[in-house]
Amino acid sequence: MIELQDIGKTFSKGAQTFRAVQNVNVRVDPQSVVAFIGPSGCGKSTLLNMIAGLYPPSEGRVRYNGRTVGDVNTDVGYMTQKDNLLPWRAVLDNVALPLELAGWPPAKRYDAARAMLAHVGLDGFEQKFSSELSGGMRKRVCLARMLLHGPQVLLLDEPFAALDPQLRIAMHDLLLKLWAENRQTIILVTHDLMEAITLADRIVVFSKRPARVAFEGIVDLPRPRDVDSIRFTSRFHEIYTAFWERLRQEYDEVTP
Ligand SMILES: Nc1ncnc2c1ncn2[C@@H]1O[C@H](COP(=O)(O)OP(=O)(O)OP(=O)(O)O)[C@@H](O)[C@H]1O
Repeated sequence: MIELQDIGKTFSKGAQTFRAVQNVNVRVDPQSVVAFIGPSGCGKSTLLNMIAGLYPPSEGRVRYNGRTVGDVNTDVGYMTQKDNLLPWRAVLDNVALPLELAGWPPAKRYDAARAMLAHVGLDGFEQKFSSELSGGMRKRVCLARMLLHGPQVLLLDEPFAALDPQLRIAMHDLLLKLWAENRQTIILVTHDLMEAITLADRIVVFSKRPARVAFEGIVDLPRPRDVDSIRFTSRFHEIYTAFWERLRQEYDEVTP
């Protein structure tokens, strides 16, 4: 269970300070998928960074399984907006990096990395470099690298934003399958309402900066979900329309 309790975050630059996040309270149940949606720059990545324990909140606290997060949370796998693949390393060495840093011997870490690459559909790409891969393949490499140490929580910061719609749907399919196998707790930051409804159990919408929870709602679509058909169901359409109405009001306030 992840709990954001009265979270505030203020950044300072020189003599100036500004508030990125204010009074955020969110609960994420174990094994659930929660999407964060909000205007650009409102503070969503800042929230993920605090959940990962990369820096502390200025106010309030992040609780993980009943403990206050005070340091980097090693149960968390974090896929940042940029893929951060090392261009001078082949795919296999990129994926195996976390295990290398953890001191695993080469044979063991390469076996694990190969198996994970096959799992995300990249069998045969082990010796390629990131410059030789498509955007979707790079995202798969990042997923494989993140999943390799078996994190119980996945923080995904706009993971598929740069992909074309077909690739994005293929990645949704992969993520749904991976979740069905492992049931991690997932927090997904996205600007794409269709993506949020396809993947999430609950959607939390944030206000413009400083990020506050504007509203939240349940996505009561049954699982397992089939990406090819789910978007065309009447329930999907109803959920989309309900969220879109509220989102439009929220975004209207943002747009001058
Ligand atoms: N470490 C930092 N130091 C100073 N300011 C920061 C830092 N991290 C984020 N900010 C600022 O906090 C605000 C919120 O940034 P954040 O990246 O969390 O927004 P976001 O909602 O994820 O945006 P987007 O949807 O565009 O990715 C921005 O104005 C950003 O410049």
